[in-house]
This record gives sequence, C-alpha cells and structure tokens, in this order.
Amino acid sequence: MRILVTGGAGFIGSHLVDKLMENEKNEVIVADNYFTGSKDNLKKWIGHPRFELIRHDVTEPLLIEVDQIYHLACPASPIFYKYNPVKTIKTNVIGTLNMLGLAKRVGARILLTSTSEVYGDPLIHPQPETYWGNVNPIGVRSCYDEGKRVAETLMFDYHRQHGIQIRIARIFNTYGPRMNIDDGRVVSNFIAQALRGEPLTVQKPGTQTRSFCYVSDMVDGLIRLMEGENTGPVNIGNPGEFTMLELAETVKELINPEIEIKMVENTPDDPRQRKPDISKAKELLGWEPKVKLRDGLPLMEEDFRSRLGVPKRN
Ligand SMILES: NC(=O)c1ccc[n+]([C@@H]2O[C@H](COP(=O)([O-])OP(=O)(O)OC[C@H]3O[C@@H](n4cnc5c(N)ncnc54)[C@H](O)[C@@H]3O)[C@@H](O)[C@H]2O)c1
Ligand SMILES: O=C(O)[C@H]1O[C@H](OP(=O)(O)OP(=O)(O)OC[C@H]2O[C@@H](n3ccc(=O)[nH]c3=O)[C@H](O)[C@@H]2O)[C@H](O)[C@@H](O)[C@@H]1O
Repeated sequence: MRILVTGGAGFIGSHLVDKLMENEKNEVIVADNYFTGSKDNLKKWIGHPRFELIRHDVTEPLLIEVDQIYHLACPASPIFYKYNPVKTIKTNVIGTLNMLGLAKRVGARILLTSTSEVYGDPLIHPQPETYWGNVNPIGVRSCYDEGKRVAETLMFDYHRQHGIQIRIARIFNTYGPRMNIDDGRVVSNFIAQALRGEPLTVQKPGTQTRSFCYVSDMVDGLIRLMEGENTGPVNIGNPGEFTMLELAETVKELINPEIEIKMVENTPDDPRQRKPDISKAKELLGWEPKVKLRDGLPLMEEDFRSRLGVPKRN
C-alpha cells in the first residue's frame, strides 16, 4: 500500500506516519510546506527506504501514484490559521480540490481531517454528526471553519459525481507530544507556561468547555475510519468535557502547584461548549478513546520538559 499523508510533518500527521510505518507493507509519502510542521517530527524516518518527504504546498497540484491519501494539510491552531486567512481558505478549498483530483486520477481512497469547528458555537450539546452547526460565515475563524465545511462539501460532491472513495473525520481538540511549544492552543500553552513558571492564561470567561483527545487514540480512530466501509462524517474525539478553568487547575495540580492562573481577554467567536457524541464511531468503527486527560497530560509534560530543557524536580 502506498500512502500519501499531507501535513505529515505536523503534530497529528507525524504520529500517524509513525503508526503507518509500523506496517512493513506500507510505503509512506509525506507532502508538507512546513508552515506549522517540522522535519524534526519525522527525523527517525528520513532516509528509510519505505519513506519519502516532499516539500510541497497542497494549493499546487501533486502528480504521484498512491493508493490512499490522508489529507491533513492545514494550519490547525487559531493563531496560525488566522495569521494568513486567505492562505488558510486556499489550503482548505484549493488544497482539497487538488487532493481530490489526485484521488480521482489514480483511484485512491481519500480521508479528510475535518474539525468539530464545523459545528461553530453549537446550540446542541453534545454534538452528533447530524447537527448542521452554528457558524459565522464572515468572522475571523471562518477561513478555517467555513473552509473545512467547503472541504467536506467537495469530498461529497466528488464522491457522488465521480465515485471517489471518501472518508471524513471530524476531529475534536487533540493534544500530545510534539505539539508546537508556542503553538497557541490551550493545552500546549498551559503546559509550557507551567514549566516556564509563567501564569496560566485562561481566556475569559473560563467556563467555556472543550473535550480533549490524546493523540494515540486519534491516530487509531483515523486508521480505523480509513480502513472501514463508512464515508462518515464521523466524530473522533474524547467526550471527557472540561472548562478551561478546570483544565488550568488540573495542569497546576499535576505540573506546578505554585503557578498563578491569570484571566485574559478572549478572541471573537470562541465556541462556548464542545463535546463529541461518539455513538457513531463506537458503532461503525468499534472505536472509543482509552487515554484519560490526567494520564495524557504527564506524557505531554515529559516531551515538553525535554524540549524546553526543564528537568523534573524530585
Ligand atoms: N489538533 C487538533 O486538535 C485538531 C482538531 C480538529 C482538526 N484538526 C485537523 O487535523 C489536521 C492536523 O492538525 P495538527 O493539529 O496536526 O496541526 P499542525 O499545524 O501541527 O499540522 C498541520 C500540517 O499541515 C502543514 N500545512 C499547512 N498548510 C499546508 C499547505 N498549504 N500545504 C502543505 N502542507 C501544509 C503544516 O506545515 C503542518 O505540518 C488539520 O487538518 C487540522 O485542521 C486538528
Ligand atoms: O478541535 C477542533 O475542532 C478545533 O479545536 C481547536 O480550536 P480551539 O478549540 O479554539 O482551540 P484552542 O486554541 O486550544 O482553544 C481552546 C479554548 O481554550 C481557550 N484558551 C486558549 C489558549 C489559552 O492560552 N488560554 C485559553 O483559555 C480558548 O479561549 C478556547 O476557549 C484547534 O485549534 C483547531 O485546529 C481544531 O480544529
């Protein structure tokens, strides 16, 4: 099986590559423009005979021969996707069109990593896949959430019109080792702040919720979806729901009980609550997450300590 992973130098993509490379029958090709990803995440595979890394921007066509495409390329942290919103929407729309064109030409199966942000600021809780969402089409997050919604539309239109085999995963907040230290997402921010001895910045009001999935569970869910018979969309995430204040308290307790928690201004259109209904993933993929937040945070702490050079105190 020859497998293309777009965005494979990023956080989730590099863990997915590790898992796919475990199977000796797989050849893995990564295409990435290194906007938020890094070759460092893939260093153990560079030079491996079953692995290839291409510097490529998915907004340009890619002509290669593959059997499967995991299409992850897209900046995921709000600070990065808002940095150049026109580029973000081009990545979601033109990038997905290009990858669907590739899938059509070579007859490959393609999986899109969509997002829980397609539900916007949800009015239904928890969110099932049947919920159409509550999204601002002209806001500062729209390049990402509307971009992913168009990407999902393109996937289904190619499927209906050209018979392409598609899979859509709606990923909910995922965390783990290899996240960018200054990525700006909440779990990486809090862990880096706790280790640097800086206050944990809880954006107001602090009662907004998220549900955090450990990256190994995520990768397992994505592979099951790709290998299974269902197009999706399927929610993949951990239903354990926490307010941002609860998350800050947990990080404080586990990593640095002396640290201060500081309330700071939030950004526009921040969803107030988010929790996946994972009945479909359980039923169709036989999947559910195994790693609890309290078990996953220390694994991420260990990785951040070694990258920041902050040894554990005894
Ligand atoms: N991590 C999460 O919580 C989460 C949640 C929902 C959805 N997702 C989706 O999962 C995917 C991976 O997210 P992540 O957390 O690993 O993010 P990440 O930023 O670490 O990885 C994204 C990768 O895509 C690459 N990339 C960006 N634009 C590109 C382009 N135009 N051409 C080629 N490569 C490009 C980046 O360099 C990076 O390596 C994204 O599609 C994201 O939208 C992630
Ligand atoms: O799971 C998803 O579908 C989406 O979730 C995230 O978007 P978001 O939930 O806004 O992620 P964060 O930036 O980590 O913010 C989560 C919450 O933490 C808060 N926050 C963030 C950073 C911080 O320092 N402090 C803080 O309280 C934010 O206000 C927000 O309420 C990801 O960044 C998207 O890539 C992904 O598609």
